[in-house]
Amino acid sequence: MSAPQLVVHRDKELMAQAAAARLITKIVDAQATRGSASVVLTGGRNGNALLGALAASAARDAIDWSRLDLWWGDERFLPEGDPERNVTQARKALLDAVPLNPERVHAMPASDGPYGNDVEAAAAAYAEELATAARRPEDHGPVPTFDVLMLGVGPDTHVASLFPEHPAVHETERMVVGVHGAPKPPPTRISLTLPAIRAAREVWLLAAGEDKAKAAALVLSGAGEIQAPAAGARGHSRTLWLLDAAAAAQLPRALYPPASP
Ligand SMILES: O=C1O[C@H](COP(=O)(O)O)[C@@H](O)[C@H](O)[C@H]1O
Repeated sequence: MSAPQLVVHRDKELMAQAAAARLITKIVDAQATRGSASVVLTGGRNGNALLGALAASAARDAIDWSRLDLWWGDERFLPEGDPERNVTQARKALLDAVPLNPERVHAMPASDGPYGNDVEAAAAAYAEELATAARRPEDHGPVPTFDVLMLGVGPDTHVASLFPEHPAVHETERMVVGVHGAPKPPPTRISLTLPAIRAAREVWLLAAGEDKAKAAALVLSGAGEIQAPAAGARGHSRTLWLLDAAAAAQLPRALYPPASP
């Protein structure tokens, strides 16, 4: 697993634009090298800001949107189209504006979908969908080797729907779990687990805003993954923290990288 690297931007708007530019390049490179790209999206303010910046970028046309698989790190288990669902927000920010292949947009099930209100069945079905996709030469386990997996870091250090000390953060076998009683609404969610997250080539953790400063400092100072789930989110080639100055404000000086634009 790779050690975290940090890039600190001046403010959250610039961070979103720079991260969007970085993502465009990654996708174009993966498509040139392997024919297609796979990206795991995150919900939350920073993830949606990145998608909005990507939508506004002229360089988005460099991506072959028909050769891109999109997955989600977590989902709020609500009815289809609910404005709080991560996929609904992603569609509004970007996905409705680009020519994706709908068969390659792997949204997590909704609470009024084929599995009804059974979040465990919905999680198992998503695990099955991942396993079916993980049959390319570059895949080595029950989930695809994602090119980039993005995670918003919550003020409590949660990533995806893995909350501190919750049962889901202890999971070592299953790739996708149903989450009950999440401290952040809604209480019922679906989440990739840490082993699934660690299958990614690159994991990007997004933290912008002063409410993320304590979380970033705690995780990057060596907290354990049970108390601080973001600490367990590592990519096997790269683990990249993308921060703004406000989120980086409480980092120990030894960790603070040379000034970034
Ligand atoms: O509920 C969620 O929150 C986190 C972080 O959101 P933020 O608004 O504090 O940036 C997000 O990563 C996760 O996908 C989402 O379901």
